[in-house]
Amino acid sequence: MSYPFLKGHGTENDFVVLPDADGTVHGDLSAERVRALCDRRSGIGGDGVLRAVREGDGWFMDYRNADGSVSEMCGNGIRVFARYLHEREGEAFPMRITTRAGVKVLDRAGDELTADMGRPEVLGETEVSVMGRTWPALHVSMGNPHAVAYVDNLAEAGPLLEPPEHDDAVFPEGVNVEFVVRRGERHVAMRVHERGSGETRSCGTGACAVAVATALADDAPRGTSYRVDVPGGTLHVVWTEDDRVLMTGPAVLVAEGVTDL
Ligand SMILES: N[C@H](CCC[C@H](N)C(=O)O)C(=O)O
Repeated sequence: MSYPFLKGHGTENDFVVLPDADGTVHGDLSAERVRALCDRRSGIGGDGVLRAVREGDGWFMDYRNADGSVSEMCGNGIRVFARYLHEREGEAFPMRITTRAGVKVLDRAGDELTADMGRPEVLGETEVSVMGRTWPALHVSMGNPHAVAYVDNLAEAGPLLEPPEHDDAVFPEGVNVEFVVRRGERHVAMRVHERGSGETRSCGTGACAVAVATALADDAPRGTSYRVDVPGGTLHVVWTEDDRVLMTGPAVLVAEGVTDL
């Protein structure tokens, strides 16, 4: 059975968008179908799937990682999702989108979009290891789990072909791991190994976790804006005085078609 899809990305974190307003196209979207859609050789290719299901008078973003696993939230994905809703479903900005991590508000920011990512949870010190080397890390949740580790050089984290080792007691459902270097005043750069997708060109919730961790390390006043460079571009993140994280970045729809994957 053929069905429509779109392809989009935010700072080269790329996604397959599946319109499914009444939830009848895909039923219970299987992990196997998600893996087939995300396969970069035999499928459409993507770091994840964004399924669009109507919920009341709004929309639910059903996010899945490339391995078929479910995640609570996807920061780059929700911008792409909002771009789809605006351009194809006629939704106006600002818009509220329901996710497994609660309702998020998306609005225009010039040619980009700003997502109110809600409250961060800073959950303490932990550590991550890659190829026998260990770094201290800060556990930050943006609805999904992150471990933020500062390095002297992004290359020292190695090829990141495997998930960095972490404390399973702290992260029983796995973890997204960000490696961060300082680039200047309120300016950092990161690499990320994403839970369920591997190393990606960007991670929106990861950029938020990195900005929160860096603001704490800097003892920066709330409302300070951080520039977060990712391999796929740049995101801007503010941790507000009323304890919300606002992330601004691009969201581009690049293709649409039909598939029977
Ligand atoms: N892999 C993440 C979800 C996608 C996060 C990332 N693509 C983003 O933009 O936030 C997890 O399992 O929590």
